[in-house]
Amino acid sequence: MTTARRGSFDGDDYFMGVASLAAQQSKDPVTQVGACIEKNNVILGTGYNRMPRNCSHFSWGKSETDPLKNKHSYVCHAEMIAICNKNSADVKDSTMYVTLFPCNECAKLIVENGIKEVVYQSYKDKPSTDASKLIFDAAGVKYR
Ligand SMILES: O=c1ccn([C@H]2C[C@H](O)[C@@H](COP(=O)(O)O)O2)c(=O)[nH]1
Ligand SMILES: [Zn+2]
Repeated sequence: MTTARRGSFDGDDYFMGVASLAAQQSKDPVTQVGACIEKNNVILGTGYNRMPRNCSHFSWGKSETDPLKNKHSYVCHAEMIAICNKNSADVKDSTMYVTLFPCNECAKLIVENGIKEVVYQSYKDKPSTDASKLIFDAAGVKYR
């Protein structure tokens, strides 16, 4: 016999939980980021920061002098993967849950894809995140 479980569905907890679970798949030894795109309580796509397809053997090193030996030249951000992985549904007017506040490059992708809200778990203060805020503010994307 099953027992009915009470309690209202907390979408924020659930979708951020999915984003956190996605982050756990990242092979980046320093920073693991997960993202989950949701619309009308349906998950449209998830992603985590990873190397591009067929490049999984690339190094996670961060050379200060050689950009070709720096992961930042290659890694796909979690937000980008979530957008690329989305199912056939339109992400316009959706919400993205992400474990780390998006960088300016991801902010551009979010705006260009019509995502209307970003819910984030943690924040690293950088010039790129200042730029993200300017982009979101100008484009009317809410973040919390
Ligand atoms: O919006 C973002 C910003 C960063 N990431 C990923 C990309 C990298 O794998 C790490 C950042 O590495 P650090 O060593 O902390 O500089 O985070 C992302 O997925 N989305
Ligand atoms: Zn990014």
